[in-house]
Amino acid sequence: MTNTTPAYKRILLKLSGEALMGDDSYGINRGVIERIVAEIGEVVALGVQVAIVIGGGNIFRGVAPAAAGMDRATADYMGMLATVMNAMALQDAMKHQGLECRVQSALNLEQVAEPFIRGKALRYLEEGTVVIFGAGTGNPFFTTDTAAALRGVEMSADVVIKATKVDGIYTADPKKDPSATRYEKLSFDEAIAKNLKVMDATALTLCRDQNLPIIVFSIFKLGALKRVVMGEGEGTLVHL
Ligand SMILES: Nc1ncnc2c1ncn2[C@@H]1O[C@H](COP(=O)(O)OP(=O)(O)OP(=O)(O)O)[C@@H](O)[C@H]1O
Ligand SMILES: O=c1ccn([C@@H]2O[C@H](COP(=O)(O)O)[C@@H](O)[C@H]2O)c(=O)[nH]1
Repeated sequence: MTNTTPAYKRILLKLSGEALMGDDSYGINRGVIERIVAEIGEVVALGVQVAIVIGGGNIFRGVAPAAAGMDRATADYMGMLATVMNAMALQDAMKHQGLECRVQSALNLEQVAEPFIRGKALRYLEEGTVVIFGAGTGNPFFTTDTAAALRGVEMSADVVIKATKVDGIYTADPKKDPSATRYEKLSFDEAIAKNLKVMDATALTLCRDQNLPIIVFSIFKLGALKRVVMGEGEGTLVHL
């Protein structure tokens, strides 16, 4: 018998910036973002509360040559600003599909987004509004994976769901090693010790210490987000 009740009440979805490019070489592909938003809408319609942390690789990697040789913190602030652009594009696409949505930024950009205020974000989630967190943690030397872990803990999410370009965690990078095999589940300690790269160690450690499970899945697989939320064994589960 198939489940009709979602496995999670509140999720923190980490959306890869690069996933928004589709087959383009950088930027945001309109068709792709609309499809992703439709899939998020299906999950919201199930009554699941959705918080999102968005990456910036689709924009930031396009300017990476200019960032080469730059002061690291300056380049990181540029990367965080790229995530805010993605957050705004995502919010716009959500509005077009009738989804209630707010953007909160970890950097002060008051003309374009509200600041990150934990209590307000929690209230939006309780009301069924999707909250998109832009600008990562607001600090250089971090990543949006770590921001996802941090916001996931702060929002008391039941799970961090990393939507990326591969359908789970493999024994090695599947894009480089075709013989790599996929884990159905593995422990935080194993993922950290094996340095499996798909998620950075800071994010894994924070989730481990707070007992917040992570699921890694492919955002390119149609319907996969809903299957993850329904607990149908999609992707790879990282647990204590
Ligand atoms: N052991 C592994 N298992 C699965 N993927 C891996 C592994 N090692 C490296 N990777 C690579 O990690 C990538 C996903 O992580 P990455 O940090 O590049 O993307 P992201 O965080 O989803 O994107 P963005 O930085 O654009 O937000 C995959 O595309 C895959 O090629
Ligand atoms: O907390 C953070 C989050 C991100 N950055 C910078 O932004 C880019 C883009 O983020 P991705 O996680 O790679 O999508 C990242 O490379 C960092 O340069 C940051 O400094 N702090």
